[in-house]
Amino acid sequence: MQLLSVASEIYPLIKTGGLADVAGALPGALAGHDVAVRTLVPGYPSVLARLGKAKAVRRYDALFGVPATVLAGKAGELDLLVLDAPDFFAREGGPYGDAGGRDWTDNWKRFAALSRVGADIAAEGIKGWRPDLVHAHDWQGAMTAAYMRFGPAHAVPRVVTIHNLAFQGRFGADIFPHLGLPPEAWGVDGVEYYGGTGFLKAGLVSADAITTVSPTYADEIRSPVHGMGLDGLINGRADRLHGILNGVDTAIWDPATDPLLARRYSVRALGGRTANRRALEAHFGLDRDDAPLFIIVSRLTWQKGMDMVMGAIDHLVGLGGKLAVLGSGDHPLEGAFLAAADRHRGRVGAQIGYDEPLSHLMQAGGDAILIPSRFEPCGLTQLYGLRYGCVPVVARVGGLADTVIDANEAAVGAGVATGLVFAPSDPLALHGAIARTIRLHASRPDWQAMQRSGMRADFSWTHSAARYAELFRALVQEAV
Ligand SMILES: Nc1ncnc2c1ncn2[C@@H]1O[C@H](COP(=O)(O)OP(=O)(O)O[C@H]2O[C@H](CO)[C@@H](O)[C@H](O)[C@H]2O)[C@@H](O)[C@H]1O
Repeated sequence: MQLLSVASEIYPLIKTGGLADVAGALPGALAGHDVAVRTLVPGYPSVLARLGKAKAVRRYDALFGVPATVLAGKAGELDLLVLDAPDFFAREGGPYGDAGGRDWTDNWKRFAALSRVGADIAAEGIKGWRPDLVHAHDWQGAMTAAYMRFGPAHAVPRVVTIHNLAFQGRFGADIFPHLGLPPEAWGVDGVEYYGGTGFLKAGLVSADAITTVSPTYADEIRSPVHGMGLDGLINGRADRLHGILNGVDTAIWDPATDPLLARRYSVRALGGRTANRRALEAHFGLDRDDAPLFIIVSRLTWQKGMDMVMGAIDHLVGLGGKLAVLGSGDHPLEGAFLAAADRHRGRVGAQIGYDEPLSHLMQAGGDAILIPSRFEPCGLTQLYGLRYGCVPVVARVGGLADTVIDANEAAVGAGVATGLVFAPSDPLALHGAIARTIRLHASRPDWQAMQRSGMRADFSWTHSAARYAELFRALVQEAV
């Protein structure tokens, strides 16, 4: 089967979060299931720089008013179609906003353009290649499904995956006439959303199947608490909704082969973690000792419960713990973490920014990764933690609930615990979980048993890629 994936990020070319990891890993995982993936991505400078020999395969004189070319080429193993539209994508700053964190005001045009091109490729193919199915990711890719449904590619099956319902791509009603959709696309069954234009919403009503990245999140988004205004729509399409857990790209995340570590190690030789811990302590200016070392690798946002962590730092340090934080996001939180590091010299360290190599070292050197999310569609950092023997301490939401086995008495007794799970996602429960982690850490045999169980758990893509492939095949068959 030939599949066109439409994504606004793809690891290792451009990444702000977990979407990139998934878009980058799925093609390799699906190849074993006879699904050949080509991914359409925006031509950001970092993407163009790493694109090997590329061929122009489609041209637009005016795509939403700007000249654009689709380039076909490879970056490593990734088979890419790159939308080279310099007016939209050749900018300093991030993929969605400027260096100051402000969204680009023409985001609607940039991602409508990406989606439009996805639908054009689905309709007309490219140099004899034609997708049997299109898989669009998040609001930035979701309009592909709408352009397909209301255009010549309407018979091609399409799947939209929700990585995070909090980002919906909502714009004013005034952009609708510029989207190039027929008038009937405006309405509750189309792109109209609470009087404005909703990109994700349009994708969800236009897709043949909706997937999200864990079974629990698939249930949660059917309720008003987690549905973010879309629960009604999602409930109406529940028979088309699938929760498929993300996996770990084990070619990149494997402590036995990871070139970014101070020392490599495996489940049979956990002692190798110590060198990584020392490197981590040195990097963050933390005391060199064996006190429980918590890490955080995260966007610093409300979703991730980072404000709650701020309130728990004194407690964590008071109980003898240490904390290393790597992240970026809300400016007040960034400042607060830096101030906490100042206040607790040697016990708390913070680095603001994005640092892929450091994120690997942290998983290899930390004792526990703290993830107190208020909602978490899947979460990848707990999976990396499991694989690296960095015990996840997580809120019981979404994919966190689906992937970590809490160290209650029964689980510890049976030797199956892989982390600590707490509920609800509030400061009191977080305080309790931190104290419980520190107590458990003191019991070396139990702690190591937990590390080993986590490291042996299989969260590779094997199982989930099979589920995607099965779904894709069913949709293609349904379409003939
Ligand atoms: N400062 C930093 N430096 C280096 N690396 C950093 C970093 N901050 C974060 N990362 C990395 O970015 C990724 C974040 O993964 P998450 O699963 O937390 O995704 P995120 O919430 O972005 O995305 C959404 O999509 C993903 C994918 O489906 C879902 O798992 C998730 O629940 C959902 O919220 C991880 O690879 C992590 O190591």
